[in-house]
Amino acid sequence: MIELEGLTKRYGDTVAVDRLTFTVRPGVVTGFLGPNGAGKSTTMRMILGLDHPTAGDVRIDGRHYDRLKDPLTYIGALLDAKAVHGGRSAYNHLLCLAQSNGIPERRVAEVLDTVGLTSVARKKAKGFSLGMGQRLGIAGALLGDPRILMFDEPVNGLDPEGIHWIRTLMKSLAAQGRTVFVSSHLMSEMALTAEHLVVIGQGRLLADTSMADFIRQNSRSYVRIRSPQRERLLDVLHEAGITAVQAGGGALEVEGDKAERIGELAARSGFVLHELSPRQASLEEAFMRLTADAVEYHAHSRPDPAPQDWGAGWKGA
Ligand SMILES: Nc1ncnc2c1ncn2[C@@H]1O[C@H](COP(=O)(O)OP(=O)(O)OP(=O)(O)O)[C@@H](O)[C@H]1O
Repeated sequence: MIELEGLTKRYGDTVAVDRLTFTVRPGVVTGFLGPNGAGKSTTMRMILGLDHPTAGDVRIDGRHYDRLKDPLTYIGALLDAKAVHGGRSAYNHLLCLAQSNGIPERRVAEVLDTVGLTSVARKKAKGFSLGMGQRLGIAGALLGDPRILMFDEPVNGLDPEGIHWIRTLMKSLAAQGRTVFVSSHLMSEMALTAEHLVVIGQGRLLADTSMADFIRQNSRSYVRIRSPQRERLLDVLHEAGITAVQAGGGALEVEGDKAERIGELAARSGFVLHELSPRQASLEEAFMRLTADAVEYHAHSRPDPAPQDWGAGWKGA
């Protein structure tokens, strides 16, 4: 478990992390999201004792990082895959880490095998591709068989097979009851990997919730309908107090989670439906809506209006 309480970091006038309070729990993958400059890396560095908080506190299973004996056996982290002595082989890099943390040498071969680097174990890390470097960093995190794992952008530079591998690895680590805390800018990947989300913007906590609730609360859900008896269906929906609007391709759209009700009304009236599909916006859309005001550098076009403004502005495609 990782517990943050009022965690704050200032660099001069910049408040990088602003009174963050949340707990990362074991047994699920927790995604850590925020726009560029939101304070994710600074938060992770403070968790690992690499940066000192200006105020507040962070504990690893109840203790400060610098009070942990052989810290790699409590928490393993990948922060910067390039932070490897390039002149050392993958094997020797991991061996040094193992020896300085009271970890038996046999773990080196085990984790190299887990991350798929056994065949290049004796090669110097400076010749590694970005993806191989990420795998080596992950091997380092796993070395002490820790109960807590933290990864900053772990899929950076990985090909689709590597991304799939990381997803499976993280889920299996969480399924073993470990605490897994991971940041990523790849929303589609995060949506598949994380069950819980912590979202920050400008250093502040914006959300600490399950993935499902996050998407539900920060995006619109609607039902798309197509019927050859569209006009008559519109009348029946109207009589039932359901507002439908015209969408592209001759379809209708109804705001909210009303697919079952619409299906029942259509059946009762004997209407043929060619489509009745509940739709939910993606994690990416939900994230953009929530963090629209917390983005440090905006391009010219802004994301869609916030969910509460959506009804008024929405007239259908
Ligand atoms: N050593 C430092 N000195 C001064 N300012 C810093 C330092 N480290 C981070 N910052 C500032 O703190 C804020 C948070 O940065 P941080 O790197 O933690 O964000 P992030 O969420 O990890 O961003 P990204 O997604 O771009 O990696 C930014 O405004 C950044 O410029």
